[in-house]
Amino acid sequence: MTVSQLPEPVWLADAVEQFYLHGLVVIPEALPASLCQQLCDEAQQAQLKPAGIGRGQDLQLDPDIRRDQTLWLDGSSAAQQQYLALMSLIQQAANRQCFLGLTHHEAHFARYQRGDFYQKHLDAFTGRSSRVLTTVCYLNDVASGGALQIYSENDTPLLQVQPQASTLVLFESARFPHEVLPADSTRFSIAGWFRVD
Ligand SMILES: O=C(O)CCC(=O)C(=O)O
Ligand SMILES: [Fe+2]
Repeated sequence: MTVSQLPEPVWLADAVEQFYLHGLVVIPEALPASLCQQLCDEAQQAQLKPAGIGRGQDLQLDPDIRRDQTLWLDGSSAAQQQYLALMSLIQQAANRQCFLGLTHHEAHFARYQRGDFYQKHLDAFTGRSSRVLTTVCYLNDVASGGALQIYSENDTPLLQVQPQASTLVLFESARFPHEVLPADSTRFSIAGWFRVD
């Protein structure tokens, strides 16, 4: 299957409608199993590096805040191209149905090993960041530990997502504080952000 032939997923319009209504949606089995497996194999073989806080010149390592290891997707494999093509379909649908004016998407592989976590944070601050919509896609099943805990705008626990291969979570980057609880076993994902710059 070439990238241009990627069919529009059956769940797309409904998921984007849920996102429009709630600012948050969890989509099980969003990826074909074979694509998820290829992405997981790539993540396992990739040279991941300790993730920082901030970007560019301001990038700082802070293992008290986050301990995941990451690598930015660059579209260098067919699997990455298919994943990014799916993100592009989501971008078009979100712009059509939610009038978000999203301009592009950036994403990285992430690995959390046993004991790794990411403390409660927001992915964007209203008016100060161009990250608008967060995407997290899990690449393997995680039986215990490593859940994504999402909080409401007034900081009460809202939803816990236990990673399952091919589950995709979309949420408003500046609206929902969230954290990754300490992993019991290795957890692979792709975290990404749609931006408006
Ligand atoms: O992997 C997850 O469940 C969330 C990761 C996250 O919050 C982030 O990378 O900003
Ligand atoms: Fe985050």
